[in-house]
Amino acid sequence: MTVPDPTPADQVVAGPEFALQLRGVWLRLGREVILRGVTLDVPAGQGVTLLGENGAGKTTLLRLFGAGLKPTRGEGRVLGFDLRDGRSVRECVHLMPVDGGLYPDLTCEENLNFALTMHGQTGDVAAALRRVDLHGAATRRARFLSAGMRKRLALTRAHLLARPVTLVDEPFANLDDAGRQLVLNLLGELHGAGGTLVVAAHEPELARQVAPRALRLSGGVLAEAPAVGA
Ligand SMILES: Nc1ncnc2c1ncn2[C@@H]1O[C@H](COP(=O)(O)OP(=O)(O)OP(=O)(O)O)[C@@H](O)[C@H]1O
Repeated sequence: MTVPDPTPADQVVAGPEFALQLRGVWLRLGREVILRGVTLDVPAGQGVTLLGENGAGKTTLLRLFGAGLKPTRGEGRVLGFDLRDGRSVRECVHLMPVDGGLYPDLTCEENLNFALTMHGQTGDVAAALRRVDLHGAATRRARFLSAGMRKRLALTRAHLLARPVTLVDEPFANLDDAGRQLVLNLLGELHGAGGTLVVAAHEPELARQVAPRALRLSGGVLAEAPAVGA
Protein backbone atom coordinates (compact mmCIF):
# COMPACT_ATOMS: atom_id res chain seq x y z
CA MET A 1 0.00 0.00 0.00
CA THR A 2 1.59 3.28 -1.09
CA VAL A 3 1.00 6.50 0.81
CA PRO A 4 2.16 9.94 -0.33
CA ASP A 5 4.50 11.83 2.03
CA PRO A 6 2.52 13.78 4.63
CA THR A 7 3.03 17.47 5.17
CA PRO A 8 4.66 18.42 8.51
CA ALA A 9 2.37 18.22 11.52
CA ASP A 10 1.29 21.35 13.30
CA GLN A 11 -1.26 21.30 16.11
CA VAL A 12 -2.09 17.62 15.97
CA VAL A 13 0.64 15.22 17.00
CA ALA A 14 0.91 13.41 13.68
CA GLY A 15 2.91 10.27 13.18
CA PRO A 16 2.87 7.44 10.72
CA GLU A 17 1.73 5.18 13.55
CA PHE A 18 -1.68 6.86 13.50
CA ALA A 19 -4.04 6.37 10.60
CA LEU A 20 -6.80 8.59 11.98
CA GLN A 21 -6.64 11.42 14.48
CA LEU A 22 -9.20 13.90 15.70
CA ARG A 23 -8.69 16.65 18.23
CA GLY A 24 -11.74 18.44 19.62
CA VAL A 25 -13.70 18.11 16.39
CA TRP A 26 -17.11 19.76 16.17
CA LEU A 27 -19.22 19.34 13.10
CA ARG A 28 -22.43 21.14 12.27
CA LEU A 29 -24.72 20.27 9.35
CA GLY A 30 -27.35 22.92 8.79
CA ARG A 31 -28.81 23.66 12.24
CA GLU A 32 -27.79 20.32 13.69
CA VAL A 33 -24.58 19.74 15.63
CA ILE A 34 -23.50 16.19 14.75
CA LEU A 35 -20.09 15.95 16.47
CA ARG A 36 -19.33 17.63 19.80
CA GLY A 37 -15.63 17.85 20.53
CA VAL A 38 -14.59 14.39 19.32
CA THR A 39 -11.01 13.32 20.04
CA LEU A 40 -9.71 10.03 18.67
CA ASP A 41 -6.50 8.16 17.81
CA VAL A 42 -6.67 5.10 15.55
CA PRO A 43 -3.30 3.39 15.10
CA ALA A 44 -2.43 2.38 11.54
CA GLY A 45 -3.64 -1.12 10.80
CA GLN A 46 -6.36 -1.09 13.44
CA GLY A 47 -9.90 -2.28 12.76
CA VAL A 48 -12.64 -0.14 14.29
CA THR A 49 -16.36 -0.85 14.44
CA LEU A 50 -18.45 2.31 14.61
CA LEU A 51 -21.76 1.86 16.41
CA GLY A 52 -24.67 4.18 17.09
CA GLU A 53 -28.41 4.51 16.63
CA ASN A 54 -30.01 5.70 13.39
CA GLY A 55 -29.03 9.32 12.90
CA ALA A 56 -26.21 9.22 15.47
CA GLY A 57 -23.70 10.52 12.93
CA LYS A 58 -21.78 7.42 11.79
CA THR A 59 -22.05 8.24 8.08
CA THR A 60 -21.13 11.84 8.83
CA LEU A 61 -17.98 10.73 10.68
CA LEU A 62 -16.98 8.44 7.79
CA ARG A 63 -17.50 11.32 5.34
CA LEU A 64 -15.29 13.51 7.52
CA PHE A 65 -12.49 10.91 7.37
CA GLY A 66 -12.99 10.64 3.61
CA ALA A 67 -12.58 14.42 3.20
CA GLY A 68 -16.18 14.75 2.04
CA LEU A 69 -16.91 17.11 4.97
CA LYS A 70 -14.71 19.51 6.90
CA PRO A 71 -14.70 20.04 10.68
CA THR A 72 -16.59 23.11 11.81
CA ARG A 73 -14.06 23.39 14.63
CA GLY A 74 -11.07 21.29 15.70
CA GLU A 75 -8.33 19.40 13.89
CA GLY A 76 -8.03 16.04 12.22
CA ARG A 77 -5.53 14.02 10.24
CA VAL A 78 -5.53 10.92 8.07
CA LEU A 79 -2.12 9.26 7.92
CA GLY A 80 -0.63 12.60 8.85
CA PHE A 81 -2.54 14.65 6.26
CA ASP A 82 -4.74 17.47 7.49
CA LEU A 83 -8.42 16.73 6.86
CA ARG A 84 -8.64 20.05 5.04
CA ASP A 85 -6.11 18.75 2.48
CA GLY A 86 -8.83 16.79 0.69
CA ARG A 87 -6.71 15.76 -2.27
CA SER A 88 -4.04 14.03 -0.14
CA VAL A 89 -6.61 12.45 2.17
CA ARG A 90 -8.55 11.00 -0.76
CA GLU A 91 -5.31 9.42 -2.05
CA CYS A 92 -5.11 7.36 1.15
CA VAL A 93 -8.76 6.54 1.71
CA HIS A 94 -11.51 4.56 0.06
CA LEU A 95 -15.04 5.18 1.35
CA MET A 96 -17.73 2.65 0.52
CA PRO A 97 -20.99 4.53 1.09
CA VAL A 98 -24.15 2.82 2.24
CA ASP A 99 -25.60 2.77 -1.31
CA GLY A 100 -22.33 1.46 -2.75
CA GLY A 101 -21.44 4.68 -4.57
CA LEU A 102 -21.35 2.94 -7.96
CA TYR A 103 -21.74 4.53 -11.37
CA PRO A 104 -25.24 3.35 -12.36
CA ASP A 105 -24.67 3.50 -16.12
CA LEU A 106 -21.39 1.61 -16.04
CA THR A 107 -21.40 -2.18 -16.06
CA CYS A 108 -19.97 -4.18 -13.19
CA GLU A 109 -16.64 -4.67 -14.91
CA GLU A 110 -16.54 -1.04 -16.07
CA ASN A 111 -17.13 0.16 -12.49
CA LEU A 112 -14.14 -1.86 -11.27
CA ASN A 113 -11.88 -0.95 -14.20
CA PHE A 114 -12.73 2.73 -13.81
CA ALA A 115 -11.90 2.72 -10.09
CA LEU A 116 -8.57 0.99 -10.73
CA THR A 117 -7.69 3.42 -13.53
CA MET A 118 -8.54 6.44 -11.38
CA HIS A 119 -6.04 5.24 -8.77
CA GLY A 120 -3.40 4.21 -11.33
CA GLN A 121 -3.78 0.61 -10.26
CA THR A 122 -4.26 -2.71 -12.02
CA GLY A 123 -6.16 -5.77 -10.87
CA ASP A 124 -7.84 -8.97 -11.99
CA VAL A 125 -11.39 -7.71 -12.48
CA ALA A 126 -12.72 -11.02 -13.82
CA ALA A 127 -11.40 -12.91 -10.80
CA ALA A 128 -12.79 -10.26 -8.45
CA LEU A 129 -16.26 -10.58 -9.97
CA ARG A 130 -16.07 -14.38 -9.82
CA ARG A 131 -15.17 -14.24 -6.14
CA VAL A 132 -18.33 -12.32 -5.26
CA ASP A 133 -20.46 -14.41 -7.60
CA LEU A 134 -21.05 -11.54 -10.04
CA HIS A 135 -19.24 -13.01 -13.06
CA GLY A 136 -22.61 -13.71 -14.70
CA ALA A 137 -23.49 -10.02 -14.37
CA ALA A 138 -20.13 -8.61 -15.52
CA THR A 139 -21.64 -6.72 -18.44
CA ARG A 140 -24.83 -5.64 -16.62
CA ARG A 141 -25.18 -1.96 -15.72
CA ALA A 142 -25.02 -1.25 -12.00
CA ARG A 143 -28.49 0.34 -12.10
CA PHE A 144 -29.96 -3.07 -12.95
CA LEU A 145 -28.36 -4.91 -10.02
CA SER A 146 -30.25 -5.90 -6.88
CA ALA A 147 -29.35 -4.11 -3.63
CA GLY A 148 -27.33 -7.12 -2.47
CA MET A 149 -25.50 -7.37 -5.80
CA ARG A 150 -24.62 -3.66 -5.62
CA LYS A 151 -23.24 -4.22 -2.14
CA ARG A 152 -21.10 -7.12 -3.38
CA LEU A 153 -19.78 -5.03 -6.27
CA ALA A 154 -18.95 -2.07 -4.04
CA LEU A 155 -17.23 -4.37 -1.60
CA THR A 156 -15.07 -6.05 -4.20
CA ARG A 157 -14.10 -2.60 -5.47
CA ALA A 158 -12.89 -1.67 -1.98
CA HIS A 159 -10.98 -4.97 -1.81
CA LEU A 160 -9.36 -4.47 -5.24
CA LEU A 161 -8.31 -0.89 -4.41
CA ALA A 162 -6.95 -1.87 -0.98
CA ARG A 163 -6.25 1.72 0.04
CA PRO A 164 -4.31 2.26 3.29
CA VAL A 165 -7.58 3.31 4.97
CA THR A 166 -10.92 1.71 4.05
CA LEU A 167 -14.17 3.12 5.43
CA VAL A 168 -17.29 1.02 4.95
CA ASP A 169 -20.83 2.10 5.73
CA GLU A 170 -23.21 -0.71 6.65
CA PRO A 171 -21.50 -3.47 4.67
CA PHE A 172 -23.82 -6.22 5.97
CA ALA A 173 -27.11 -4.58 4.94
CA ASN A 174 -29.07 -6.26 2.12
CA LEU A 175 -26.88 -9.35 2.12
CA ASP A 176 -27.77 -13.01 2.49
CA ASP A 177 -25.71 -15.33 4.71
CA ALA A 178 -23.20 -16.08 1.96
CA GLY A 179 -22.88 -12.36 1.23
CA ARG A 180 -22.22 -11.57 4.89
CA GLN A 181 -19.50 -14.21 4.98
CA LEU A 182 -17.99 -12.63 1.86
CA VAL A 183 -17.92 -9.27 3.63
CA LEU A 184 -16.10 -10.84 6.57
CA ASN A 185 -13.61 -12.56 4.25
CA LEU A 186 -12.87 -9.53 2.07
CA LEU A 187 -12.67 -7.00 4.92
CA GLY A 188 -10.66 -9.50 6.95
CA GLU A 189 -8.13 -9.72 4.12
CA LEU A 190 -7.86 -5.93 3.88
CA HIS A 191 -7.24 -5.72 7.58
CA GLY A 192 -4.84 -8.69 7.51
CA ALA A 193 -2.79 -6.93 4.82
CA GLY A 194 -2.19 -4.03 7.20
CA GLY A 195 -5.02 -1.76 6.13
CA THR A 196 -6.86 0.42 8.59
CA LEU A 197 -10.55 -0.36 8.63
CA VAL A 198 -13.55 1.56 9.97
CA VAL A 199 -16.84 -0.30 9.71
CA ALA A 200 -20.09 1.52 10.54
CA ALA A 201 -22.61 -1.20 11.30
CA HIS A 202 -25.68 -2.17 13.28
CA GLU A 203 -24.34 -5.74 13.64
CA PRO A 204 -21.55 -5.42 16.24
CA GLU A 205 -21.13 -9.19 16.61
CA LEU A 206 -20.34 -9.47 12.88
CA ALA A 207 -18.35 -6.27 12.43
CA ARG A 208 -16.11 -6.90 15.43
CA GLN A 209 -14.88 -10.13 13.87
CA VAL A 210 -12.87 -7.97 11.45
CA ALA A 211 -12.79 -4.67 13.34
CA PRO A 212 -12.40 -5.59 17.03
CA ARG A 213 -12.17 -2.12 18.60
CA ALA A 214 -15.64 -0.66 18.98
CA LEU A 215 -16.62 2.98 19.34
CA ARG A 216 -20.13 4.24 19.95
CA LEU A 217 -21.41 7.60 18.79
CA SER A 218 -24.22 9.05 20.89
CA GLY A 219 -25.35 12.63 21.32
CA GLY A 220 -22.40 13.78 19.22
CA VAL A 221 -19.90 12.18 21.61
CA LEU A 222 -17.67 9.24 20.67
CA ALA A 223 -16.80 6.69 23.37
CA GLU A 224 -15.15 3.28 23.54
CA ALA A 225 -17.74 0.49 23.59
CA PRO A 226 -17.21 -2.52 25.83
CA ALA A 227 -16.18 -5.83 24.31
CA VAL A 228 -18.93 -8.24 23.28
CA GLY A 229 -20.06 -10.14 26.37
CA ALA A 230 -18.41 -7.64 28.75
N1 LIG B 1 -26.50 17.13 4.41
C1 LIG B 1 -27.08 17.18 5.62
N2 LIG B 1 -27.59 18.32 6.08
C2 LIG B 1 -28.17 18.42 7.29
N3 LIG B 1 -28.24 17.38 8.15
C3 LIG B 1 -27.74 16.21 7.74
C4 LIG B 1 -27.12 16.03 6.45
N4 LIG B 1 -26.70 14.75 6.34
C5 LIG B 1 -27.05 14.15 7.49
N5 LIG B 1 -27.67 15.00 8.31
C6 LIG B 1 -28.15 14.71 9.67
O1 LIG B 1 -27.06 14.29 10.44
C7 LIG B 1 -27.48 13.34 11.42
C8 LIG B 1 -26.56 12.14 11.34
O2 LIG B 1 -26.80 11.45 10.12
P1 LIG B 1 -25.91 10.19 9.71
O3 LIG B 1 -26.37 9.76 8.35
O4 LIG B 1 -24.49 10.53 9.87
O5 LIG B 1 -26.33 9.11 10.81
P2 LIG B 1 -26.02 7.56 10.90
O6 LIG B 1 -25.51 7.30 12.29
O7 LIG B 1 -25.15 7.14 9.78
O8 LIG B 1 -27.46 6.94 10.76
P3 LIG B 1 -28.01 5.54 10.18
O9 LIG B 1 -27.67 4.47 11.18
O10 LIG B 1 -29.48 5.76 10.09
O11 LIG B 1 -27.37 5.32 8.84
C9 LIG B 1 -28.94 13.04 11.12
O12 LIG B 1 -29.74 13.75 12.04
C10 LIG B 1 -29.14 13.58 9.72
O13 LIG B 1 -30.45 14.04 9.53
